[in-house]
Amino acid sequence: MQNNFLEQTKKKLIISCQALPGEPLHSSFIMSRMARAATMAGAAGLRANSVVDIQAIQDETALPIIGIAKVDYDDSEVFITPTIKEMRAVASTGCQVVACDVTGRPRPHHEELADIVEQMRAEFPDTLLMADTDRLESVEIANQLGFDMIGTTMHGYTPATEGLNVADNDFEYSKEVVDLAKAPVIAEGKIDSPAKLKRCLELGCHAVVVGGAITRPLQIARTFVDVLD
Ligand SMILES: CC(=O)N[C@H](C=O)[C@@H](O)[C@H](O)[C@H](O)COP(=O)(O)O
Repeated sequence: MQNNFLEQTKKKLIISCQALPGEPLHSSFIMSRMARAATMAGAAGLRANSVVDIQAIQDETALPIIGIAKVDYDDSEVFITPTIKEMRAVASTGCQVVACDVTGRPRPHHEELADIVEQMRAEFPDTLLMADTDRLESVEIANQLGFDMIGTTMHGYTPATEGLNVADNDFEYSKEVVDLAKAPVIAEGKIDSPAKLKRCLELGCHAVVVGGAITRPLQIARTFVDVLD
């Protein structure tokens, strides 16, 4: 398999189609229709959570996919594709990219990220690996382990980055990531306007993932309700 994900998504929009259990749109069928809308709108790629959602989306569209599996374990705070088991399952769908948490936090069952990367390279040599990082120290880890893409996904979502937003100070953090990263940077996390998407690309990001601002109607509706008295 030739993996052209980076060529296909260069300076483009990737739309994340995710709804967890408990969210109003939690359904692989609905995520496949979100993917249809994303495709019709001109997105260059998709991001999706869980093997069943990825498969439903693959039946709907040929767009390349960043696949993840969000799973909660009792012994770790890491929840984005945390162990080799989820990494293998997601890669087995044939999606072009598997993304996982790279925040330096301990993984479930004491699994080591370096071992997971080594194993994935051996078993899935054509699958690209994306690091979902939260801060510059995590970007260094992603550099050392040779990740193919580095995302800002977890910035603001870990204890070390609580309260931060990638858009703070005109995307100052994203600029630092672009300077430090040895792989293409994917801007991701709370990018909620076309202007922010454009700014991330101007600053040197390879592509931008937008999720909730497009595919989470509960989140979108709240922004309207919240301005009411
Ligand atoms: C922190 C975390 O769990 N992020 C998840 C990662 O896959 C998703 O819930 C986000 O929707 C995705 O990163 C896109 O971001 P936004 O929806 O803000 O555009």
